[in-house]
Amino acid sequence: MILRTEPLTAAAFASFGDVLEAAGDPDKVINQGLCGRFHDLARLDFGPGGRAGLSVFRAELRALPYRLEMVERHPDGSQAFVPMDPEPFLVIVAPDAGGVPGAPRAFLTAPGQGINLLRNTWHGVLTPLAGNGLFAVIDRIGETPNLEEYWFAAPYSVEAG
Ligand SMILES: NC(=O)N[C@@H](O)C(=O)O
Ligand code: NI
Repeated sequence: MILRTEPLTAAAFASFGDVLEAAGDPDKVINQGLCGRFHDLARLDFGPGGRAGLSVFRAELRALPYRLEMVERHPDGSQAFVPMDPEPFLVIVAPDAGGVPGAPRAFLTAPGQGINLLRNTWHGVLTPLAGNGLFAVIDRIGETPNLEEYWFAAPYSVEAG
């Protein structure tokens, strides 16, 4: 089945997570007027028994059409991806439908956008499409596996919208 990409917007993504971007006017101007602070953009959640971790991911570049075989989720915490270069990446998410993913959606980020996935949100793994594949990742550090995978019976082909 073909899945068409759509542009990432905060409104469209709200039920899955947050869009991290410098959009519109900053919430606060700091540093003697030389810096805008876009404040507190993400609903971070590391649950009981966990703590926030900041890691760097170096992911292999993919290309469209992209073969989507699996989505995963982290039942114990949120996961944020902040690109370390201004290149687009693919963000695949799906609603939960009774413990399995519902119809997936494929978002294409604009340069400068990052994302924060809410706890237990079905998502595709990190999928850069260009650039150096480097991302800062803020997610839960804890003792639990914090990972559930779902392999589709038939893969999707993710194609440009
Ligand atoms: N497994 C892992 O650390 N990465 C995934 O969670 C991912 O979303 O890319
Ligand atoms: Ni993940």
